[in-house]
Amino acid sequence: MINMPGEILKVEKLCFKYNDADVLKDINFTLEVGDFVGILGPNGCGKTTLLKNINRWLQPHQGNIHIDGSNILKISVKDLAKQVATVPQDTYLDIAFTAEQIVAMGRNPHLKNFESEQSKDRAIIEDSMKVMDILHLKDKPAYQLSGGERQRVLIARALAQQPRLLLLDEPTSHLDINYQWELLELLKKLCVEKSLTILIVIHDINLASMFCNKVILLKEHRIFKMGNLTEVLNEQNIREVFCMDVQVTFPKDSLRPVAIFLSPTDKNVLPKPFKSLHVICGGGEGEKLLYYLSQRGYKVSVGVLNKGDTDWKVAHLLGFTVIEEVPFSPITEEKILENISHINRSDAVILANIPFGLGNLKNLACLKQLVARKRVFILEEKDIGERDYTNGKATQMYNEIKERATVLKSMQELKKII
Ligand SMILES: Nc1ncnc2c1ncn2[C@@H]1O[C@H](COP(=O)(O)OP(=O)(O)OP(=O)(O)O)[C@@H](O)[C@H]1O
Repeated sequence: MINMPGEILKVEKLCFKYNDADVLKDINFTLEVGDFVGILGPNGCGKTTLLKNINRWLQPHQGNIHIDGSNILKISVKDLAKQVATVPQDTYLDIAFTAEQIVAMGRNPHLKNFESEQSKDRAIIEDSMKVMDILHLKDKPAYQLSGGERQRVLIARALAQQPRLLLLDEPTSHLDINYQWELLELLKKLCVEKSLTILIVIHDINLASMFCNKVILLKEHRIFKMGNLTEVLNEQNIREVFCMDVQVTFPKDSLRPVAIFLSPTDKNVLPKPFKSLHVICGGGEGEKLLYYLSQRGYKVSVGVLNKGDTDWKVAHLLGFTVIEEVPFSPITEEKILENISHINRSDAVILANIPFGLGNLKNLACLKQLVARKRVFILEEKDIGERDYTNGKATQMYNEIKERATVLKSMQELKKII
């Protein structure tokens, strides 16, 4: 078998059955070094089974799988484990071990029989734990870890294995949006900087679009489409595979499709009173609101947000326009002017139920300037007094804005209008 330069994985005519049921039919694809490829498809279409064939937990009924030119059935399990690591869907961990001991197991393929870890191995284990932000959990027994913590331990174990190909089966399922983003960003970095190749089962189309360079769309146990994002993630393919109506848009200057799922209610019944909205949010308080506006198909701008903020991540994920400031910095005049220009262009503004500190007070000042000539909605789930960390400056401005705005006390109330 001659492998092409840069090719790390070749799957040829792969077929797999459980008993007599076909689960994978005629699967053919290749991965290049540094690829970050998402596998998407409905439940039960064979995504996990495909990964289990590649890491040899299962054996194909027909076809071949080559890693770096070698047939995986012809190399030892240990040698395969030096090349391929897996983060399984199931986060079960042996309760007898601590988090650190589990991560250390990632070094086993690199050790001789009965050899103990050397200082180089210890450094790799520590580094993997640091990267996954679990150093503080190192002495915790597995049974005391939360679902998300267990998932991060398993990823750290796979990183400690230092594989060339990393298989991940829904690794973000237990993680909150921040950890999801950080994990995928880290994996992307490893692809670019360390030539790691990643094959990841992922259900969130927009997360896949944000981080993968290619996707494989499975339907009824076959590859329905494989290719770059724009080739695969279009409205027709998503409709055919998931039986869901979506609207696919492209955020400004981006070739990454963003899918907005349209429920029958969103499509027909509730008319949208506005076309475009500007949202002032931050710190994760805008997350539910942003997802809702996306589902309803609004054109949304958001700002000013510091890069890395939870709402910044969600807004990017949803393909919204974001007016952004460097992390942990006060908002500059330049960004305020940009924000004002977006507010002026939008049909209405929504002020989310956010806390105010000196860092984001300028967002409020900017809204105060515009409230006389703009339709403003305030989502007020908590009294301003409870979220004012500015010695009353925010409360004063907020109350002035409130006099001219429509106040909505909950998301339910907001949904009746917007
Ligand atoms: N051990 C098994 N024995 C028999 N059938 C199995 C076994 N494991 C999985 N299957 C079946 O094989 C099919 C594919 O399962 P697989 O787990 O690969 O799907 P998937 O696409 O990863 O699904 P999901 O999105 O729900 O995780 C399903 O119909 C499943 O019921």
